Amino acid sequence: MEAIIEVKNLTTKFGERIIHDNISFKIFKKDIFALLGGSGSGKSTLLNTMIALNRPVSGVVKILGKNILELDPQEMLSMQLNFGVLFQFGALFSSLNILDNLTLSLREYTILPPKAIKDIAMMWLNKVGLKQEVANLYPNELSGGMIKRVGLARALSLSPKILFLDEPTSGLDPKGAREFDNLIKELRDLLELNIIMITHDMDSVKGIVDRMIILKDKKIFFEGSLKELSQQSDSIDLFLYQI
Ligand SMILES: Nc1ncnc2c1ncn2[C@@H]1O[C@H](COP(=O)(O)OP(=O)(O)OP(=O)(O)O)[C@@H](O)[C@H]1O
Repeated sequence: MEAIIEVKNLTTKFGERIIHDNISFKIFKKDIFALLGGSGSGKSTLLNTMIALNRPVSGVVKILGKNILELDPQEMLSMQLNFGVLFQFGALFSSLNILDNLTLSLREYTILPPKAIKDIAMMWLNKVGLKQEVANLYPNELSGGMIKRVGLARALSLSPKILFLDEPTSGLDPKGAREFDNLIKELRDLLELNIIMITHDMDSVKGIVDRMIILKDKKIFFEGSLKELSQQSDSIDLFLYQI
């Protein structure tokens, strides 16, 4: 199996405080991969390290065959264009309507004419299951589930190869959460995306996650599939809800 991301001997620190102590793991092509662990176990720090927003003390973070810690600024920019990120609260600009939120990156990073940019934004709106009328609304006129979908459309706007999702189902009711899970899976299948997500939602883990790591005490406590985890733990539910 081909690894799309390979983290080797990674150590991260804030000041003198070690967050990850020499951890290694692999994310394989097209897997929906979850970063799990209790509060403060270092999930966000790890995600930020993978998207180069946090610099580790040592180690290798190989993404699409390149160690991102060795890239010059221009190479890093090209690498980051392969990433789409959905932040936990959608991170939309409240003063811009949905269309302008969706076209922001396209206007900044492409030289496409305005009509093509609008068409691409509308295509993504459609792909995440929202009606075209939503384009003219402002973020405060949308439900939590709609904001997540717009955030997802924005993360996809530059056609990334790798999608990072921070707590994609948090704040959604159970029905909305399962609908969002289904959307993530559909998009993975349709677009052959690689998806890495932080989650506390065990129904998502059971429903759509292929492989995962569980962070604990600065180390990787478990790496593998849910099936492999269940072979190690008798009461998997109890175990997962305790992390
Ligand atoms: N910028 C920072 N400066 C100093 N310490 C930080 C910084 N960011 C995170 N930390 C600390 O690093 C540790 C790991 O934080 P992180 O946010 O990565 O954990 P997490 O697993 O994502 O937690 P949660 O599930 O609560 O969001 C925490 O103890 C946190 O206080």
